[in-house]
Amino acid sequence: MSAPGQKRRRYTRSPSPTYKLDEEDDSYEPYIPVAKRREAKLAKLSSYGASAQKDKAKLAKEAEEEREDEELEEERRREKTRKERTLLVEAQEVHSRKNAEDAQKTEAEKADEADAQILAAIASRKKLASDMELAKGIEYTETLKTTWRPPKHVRERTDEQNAKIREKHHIIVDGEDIAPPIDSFADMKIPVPLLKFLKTKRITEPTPIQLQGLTVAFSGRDMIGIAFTGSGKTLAFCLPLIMLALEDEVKLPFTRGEGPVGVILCPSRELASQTYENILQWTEALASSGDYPRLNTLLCMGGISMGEQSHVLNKGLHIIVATPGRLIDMLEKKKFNFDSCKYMCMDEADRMVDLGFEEDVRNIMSFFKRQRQTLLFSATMPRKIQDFAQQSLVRPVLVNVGRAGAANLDVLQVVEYVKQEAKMVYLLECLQKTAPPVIIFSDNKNEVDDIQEYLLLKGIEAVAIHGSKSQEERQYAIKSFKSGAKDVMVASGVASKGLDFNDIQHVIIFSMPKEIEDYVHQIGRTGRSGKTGIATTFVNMNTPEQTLLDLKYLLMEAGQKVPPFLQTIEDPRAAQGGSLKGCPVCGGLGHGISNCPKLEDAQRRTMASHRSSQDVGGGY
Ligand SMILES: Nc1ncnc2c1ncn2[C@@H]1O[C@H](COP(=O)(O)OP(=O)(O)OP(=O)(O)O)[C@@H](O)[C@H]1O
Repeated sequence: MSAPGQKRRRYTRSPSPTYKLDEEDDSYEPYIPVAKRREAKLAKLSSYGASAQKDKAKLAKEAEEEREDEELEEERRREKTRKERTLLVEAQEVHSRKNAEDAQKTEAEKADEADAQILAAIASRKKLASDMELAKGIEYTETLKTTWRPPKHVRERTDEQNAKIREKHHIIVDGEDIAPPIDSFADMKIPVPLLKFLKTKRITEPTPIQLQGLTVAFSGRDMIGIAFTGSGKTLAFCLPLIMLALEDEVKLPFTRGEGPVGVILCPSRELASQTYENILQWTEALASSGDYPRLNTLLCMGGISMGEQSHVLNKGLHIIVATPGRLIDMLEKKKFNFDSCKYMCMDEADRMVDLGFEEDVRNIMSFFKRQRQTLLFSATMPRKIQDFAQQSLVRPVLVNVGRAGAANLDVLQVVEYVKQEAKMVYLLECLQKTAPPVIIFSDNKNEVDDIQEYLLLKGIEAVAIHGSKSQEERQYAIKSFKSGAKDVMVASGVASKGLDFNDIQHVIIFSMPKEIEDYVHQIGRTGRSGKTGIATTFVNMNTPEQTLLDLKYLLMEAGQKVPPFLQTIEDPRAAQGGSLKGCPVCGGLGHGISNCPKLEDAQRRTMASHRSSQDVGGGY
């Protein structure tokens, strides 16, 4: 700010970078550079003569210092510029290096990066631990203590010897401090009456998932068990619970209101019934020997009256086999509690976590009061679920027989192109391929009914099962088909997953499911426990190309014949130089995560549930 009366110097910007002085400004002093001013000063001083010599020396010294300061300042400026330039150059270099790297990166690597990002987003979902555990910040860190020990000769085996046994049976394990594989039921210390019973069912030697899965489970470890359809997973997760319950009951018999020791969760009523029946047989074999106590098992699922099972609830309870919804209902009604429950297994675990049961599973977990052993089993277990589960289990052991999601090699897979309108007629022809029993799959409930009606009209003894049938109808269908009274069962995929029917000769897939995992489960109803079977699948122009591609790769992997119309289907990823790895979400080999039909379905479901919760006023 200028003082009053003082003429202000006003600068106006000229087009040139120099400043032009206003005409009226007469106090202007032209600018004289420092060096010039110094020279002038020196000249003036020197004119004062020798008397001024001292001052002159002083001024010269000051001038020298000023010059040094200026040099220093100049050096600083140069250094700053150099640094700025270096950073700029470095940034440019990094940028151009990255561009060059990106250019060098194959489409496959870029696709892998994109997949990893999507996977990371999915993995950031809540842990599988219960809401209550999460809320309380409880984390189980200890493995369940059990008294089971391998026999001495097994304990003395070296790691190399154990690795050899695993290799022989195509078992891949992951985890620390893993129990040794044991290839004899007797060496696993399974009670003799049970061994005798299993022998009557032609179960004499453990299958690969059993010889490693059982020892891991007996030693109390959390585990993820993956093995192909029909490979005996049910025994692998039921036997450890039976052994735990036996031990507890022998120590101190359970009385009314006590128990259960463990729970087995199944995604469908049919699967729950089947597992329950198995456990009943095995525990009955133990009790009827007179050497072991009787264990009580409760089947807890929708569609059956709990009154029928009140006799079980009136005694101590050892094992519960359940579907999630009814189990939660019973727990909430305090029909029993999980205060002493220490074992939880999820059969078809990927489905349980995937198909909207995730919240139910969390809810069930919130009823546990103590350390538990958690096991997940399935024939298909995409990496997404494995990663998700790994975070929720304690020091889990992964036991994997073959690629997760691979087809059972004991199934001969035939894929045929059949026009939509020709399917029914061709079905009759197809039924001639083998003797009964035969299962026909369609994912459409109306189609299931239509097929059954058509077959009945043609004089074929057929039953049907799907989600809209009553419990009685479903039970009747399964019972009459299992007993051999009916030759053909027409089923929707969901209703029959994991079901173990005797010696199915032929599986006909009338409409190819969109998700290849469903296909793997469906063809897996035949070729069980070491026997061979045939699966015939109808495809046509209604089948999405991506599904056909998944199918093509699956056939190739299993060494099956790939029909010409499938051979001609090109993988678009190959043309783009993209990654040909399987999808980590659904395990399909013909697409990446970004095209996963399962992910799309999951998103659709989430959006639908969002919409419906908004429709009803946004919940509480
Ligand atoms: N060690 C064994 N030796 C011979 N047969 C066995 C053995 N273990 C189980 N089985 C029989 O194999 C059949 C299939 O077993 P299970 O139902 O447990 O298969 P799974 O692996 O659960 O199949 P899915 O994935 O389709 O549910 C059953 O009938 C069972 O009795």
